[in-house]
Amino acid sequence: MRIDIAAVGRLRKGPEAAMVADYLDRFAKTGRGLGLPPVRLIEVEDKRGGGMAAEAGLLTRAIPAGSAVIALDERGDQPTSPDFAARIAAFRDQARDLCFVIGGADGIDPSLRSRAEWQISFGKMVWPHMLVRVMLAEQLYRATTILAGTPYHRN
Ligand SMILES: C[S@@+](CC[C@H](N)C(=O)[O-])C[C@H]1O[C@@H](n2cnc3c(N)ncnc32)[C@H](O)[C@@H]1O
Repeated sequence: MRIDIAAVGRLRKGPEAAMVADYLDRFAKTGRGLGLPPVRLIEVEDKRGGGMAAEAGLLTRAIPAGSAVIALDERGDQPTSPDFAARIAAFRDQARDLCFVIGGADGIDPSLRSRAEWQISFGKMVWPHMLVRVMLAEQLYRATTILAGTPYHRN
C-alpha cells in the first residue's frame, strides 16, 4: 500500500509546513505498527496561470497509476474521525493505494473531481488549501491513534 497527498502549490517554510511535517511524522510512527506506510506529499505548481484545468492535468500526472483518488472538497461527505479511520483501514486491508487530492485557489477541476472514489469535506466553509493540508495530516494521524486504540481521540 502507498498513501500520497497530491496538492496544488508549494508550501513554504512556516507554521503550516511545520504542522504538516509534525503530523505526518507522527502518522509514520504510529502507522508503522498498523501496516500503514509513511505519507508522501506531492506538490504541483502551474506557473503559467492555466487555472483549474491546467492544475488538473498536473495533478492527474502526479497521481500514481491505480491509486484510489480521494478528493478534498467542501461539497463532499463529512465522515466522523472513526469513520475516516475505518475507511483507511479498509483500503489497507484491500491493499489499495490512496491518493488524497487538494486543489488550488479555484478548487479541483470537475473532470478530476468526478474521478474521485470518495470526496471528503471538512465542513461547508471553504478553507485555504494550505490549512486543508494541515487538517488532513492531523486527521490521518488521528486515524492511526483510533486504529491503534491509543488515547488521543475522544468521542
Ligand atoms: C481555496 S479552496 C478552493 C475552493 C473552491 N471554491 C472550490 O470550488 O473548490 C482550495 C482547496 O482546498 C480544499 N478545501 C477547501 N475547503 C475545504 C473543505 N471545507 N473541505 C475539504 N476540502 C476543502 C479543496 O481541495 C479545495 O480545492
